Amino acid sequence: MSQFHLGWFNGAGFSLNGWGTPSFGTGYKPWEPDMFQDGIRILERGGFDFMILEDSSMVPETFGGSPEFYLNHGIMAPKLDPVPLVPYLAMATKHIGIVPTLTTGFYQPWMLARLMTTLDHLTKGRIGWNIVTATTQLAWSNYGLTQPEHDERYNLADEFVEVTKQLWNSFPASAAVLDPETGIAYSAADVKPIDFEGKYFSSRGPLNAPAGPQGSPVLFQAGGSPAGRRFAAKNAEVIIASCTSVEDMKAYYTDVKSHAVSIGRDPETVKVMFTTGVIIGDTDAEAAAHADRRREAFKKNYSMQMAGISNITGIDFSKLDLDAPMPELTTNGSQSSLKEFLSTAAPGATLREVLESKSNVGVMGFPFIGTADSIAGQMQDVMAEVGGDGFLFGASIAPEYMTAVVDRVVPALRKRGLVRTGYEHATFRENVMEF
Ligand SMILES: Cc1cc2nc3c(=O)[nH]c(=O)nc-3n(C[C@H](O)[C@H](O)[C@H](O)COP(=O)(O)O)c2cc1C
Repeated sequence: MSQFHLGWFNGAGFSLNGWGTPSFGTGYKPWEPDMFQDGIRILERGGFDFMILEDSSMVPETFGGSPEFYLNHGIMAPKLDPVPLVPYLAMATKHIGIVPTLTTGFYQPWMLARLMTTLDHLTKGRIGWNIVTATTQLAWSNYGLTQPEHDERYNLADEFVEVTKQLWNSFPASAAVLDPETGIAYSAADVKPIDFEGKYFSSRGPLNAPAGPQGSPVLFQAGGSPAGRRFAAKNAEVIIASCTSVEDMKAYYTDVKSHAVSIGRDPETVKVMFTTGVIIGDTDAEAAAHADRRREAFKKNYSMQMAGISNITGIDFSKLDLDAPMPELTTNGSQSSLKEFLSTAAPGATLREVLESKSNVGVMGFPFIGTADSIAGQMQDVMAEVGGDGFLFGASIAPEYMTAVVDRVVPALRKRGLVRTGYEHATFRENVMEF
């Protein structure tokens, strides 16, 4: 089989990232860039294609109607803006792609287009954009706005992306003359207004920033619902998904790829990557025993589970009776997350039964458990079954875990010829589209 890609989803964003736990490396201080710089260097050694920096714009308070749980545990808040971290990560590395998360809910297209072009220059062509639509009213309230309905947010995002693409084309790199003989810097004839008038946005253009090495950032998106998948299939170059079974991965892959083809896209230019995490042991039995301990701990931590699902659905799960059958629930937040949360128990189950039904071993998406070599073999089998295009490790910047992945699992994958051993190209897009 051909090679597949590896990415890292820093799911905690620019936050405490495991502070107070053993995974927070010795000598690091919260809010300083050092741990992030060391983390991304480790990934680059391992030939990872990119690191995504998660983000959101609020202090959560859905669970229990208060920010107490979230702030006391330092989860999902506090959080700094990930965008200014990008140049620090770029200066620590040479090849790996850097993908901050920015929402179509609160930026203006012109502002975002210019910011991304600036970062494409500063990273020398290694920038990506994780497109999100802002799933909670709490975030919208911070901008004095009412959250649009779920599918409407994707329509808005669709138009947003259209405007930014036009803006990126409005000042092409070819406009550069930079001729010391004539003294001409840029050719005005090549820089054109876009005069975009849409339902949600209008922009005159042109951008005042000349295109960077990639022309535009590599576009990422994680649509889960039907509207989200359509958006991803239309706009994303790398689609990221969290699936907990091989069947779900296969169905997701087939669905978004066939939708992309049906609207005229070349499927080779749409990469689909699945969240994962590994539990590595010196023997398979040791790894399995470790996974069992983590599964039990995850199941019993009701508050952590409920705080997480409350945050992304906007439903306060602390208000539900643990021992009564679950009521019918709907959300204007992440629909696919709610569906997935409920799917592990039978219809009519109580909340306690739903929480106890989780077989999650504390990793995001699909787990691999065993020795490094057995994990490499399992990954190979899953990719062969699903069709592609790679795995996205979903975890904090945890230096100890990152080192284990890069120094144990990656060599086993390389031995099988499954992942890259170096970077062939100058830009992130060229590398991620190489296979
Ligand atoms: C791997 C992955 C990364 C994501 N990163 C973010 C993020 O940084 N910020 C955010 O607000 N949402 C993030 N999301 C949520 C998605 O943008 C989207 O809202 C979610 O997948 C639900 O989509 P749906 O409403 O179409 O089901 C992420 C989802 C996944 C699977």
